[in-house]
Amino acid sequence: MSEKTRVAVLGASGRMGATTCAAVESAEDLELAARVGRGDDVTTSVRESGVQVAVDFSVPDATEANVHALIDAGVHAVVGTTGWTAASRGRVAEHLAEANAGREQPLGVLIAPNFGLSAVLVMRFAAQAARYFESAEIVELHHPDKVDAPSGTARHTAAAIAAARADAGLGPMPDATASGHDARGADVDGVRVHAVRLRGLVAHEEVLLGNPGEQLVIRQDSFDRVSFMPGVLLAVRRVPSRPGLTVGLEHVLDLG
Ligand SMILES: NC(=O)C1=CN([C@@H]2O[C@H](COP(=O)(O)OP(=O)(O)OC[C@H]3O[C@@H](n4cnc5c(N)ncnc54)[C@H](OP(=O)(O)O)[C@@H]3O)[C@@H](O)[C@H]2O)C=CC1
Ligand SMILES: O=C(O)C1=N[C@H](C(=O)O)C[C@H](O)C1
Repeated sequence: MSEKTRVAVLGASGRMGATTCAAVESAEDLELAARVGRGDDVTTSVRESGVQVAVDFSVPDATEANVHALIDAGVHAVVGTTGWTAASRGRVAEHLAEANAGREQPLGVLIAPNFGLSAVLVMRFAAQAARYFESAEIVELHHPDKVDAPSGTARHTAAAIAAARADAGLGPMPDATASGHDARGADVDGVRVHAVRLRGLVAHEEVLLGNPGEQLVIRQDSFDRVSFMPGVLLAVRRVPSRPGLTVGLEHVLDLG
């Protein structure tokens, strides 16, 4: 039997971290080697436990520093935490390029705004549909303990819709709003995003696309955090053979 991959979970006592620890523990080919939380030294934790792949479900303020520490420690990273920007992703790509120069087994970092298959497919379908509709808006709905808004998934969806519209030569969406702009949601790359926070919800997204006389609604619901686990485990297994930075689970699912 081949050796198990040794995995660390950062943010291990959080909602996603705890679910990920349980998923890793039940996977026959993986071993949970370290649980890392706020205040723990990432480098020491992963080095002392011989970790090969780390999963980060911490907080937006900490995730970039965690990833740089993992690269310095020679550990592959799978990142689900939100808060990433083009600039922070660029710094990670640069750090990886430097670290991988001369490494026999180059390191990989995979950042995914959403590991749920239904969410990955919503993003893909929305990007496909966007070129055919005058209007597109996003409603993301989450549990009220979420610290960031709009969600990372909604930001990624908006960026994909905006890119598809630009490719198709579509201009700004029709909107005659002259007052009460706050009620129109956030403007993410020219796409309006509305964030609902409601007790009882987990993670949900709806993309509304409109044309004269018709509407397309694309919706996904994560009712339970276990919905993210097949995607997380797939990323853990694949990241060692994806050197450099990968953004989005779609690339691992061959949808990229
Ligand atoms: N990509 C995806 O599919 C998904 C992504 N997410 C994202 O994952 C992130 C975590 O979500 P969730 O689990 O709900 O949040 P939680 O608040 O439940 O968990 C975050 C955990 O991170 C810990 N933490 C804080 N600082 C650090 C640090 N420097 N290093 C390591 N751990 C730290 C916190 O500890 P303490 O409590 O002591 O502060 C807490 O235990 C969010 O950004 C969320 O949007 C969520 C679901 C799916
Ligand atoms: O905080 C959450 O819960 C989630 N965060 C991610 C996001 O912001 O997109 C993924 C999913 O929506 C759940």
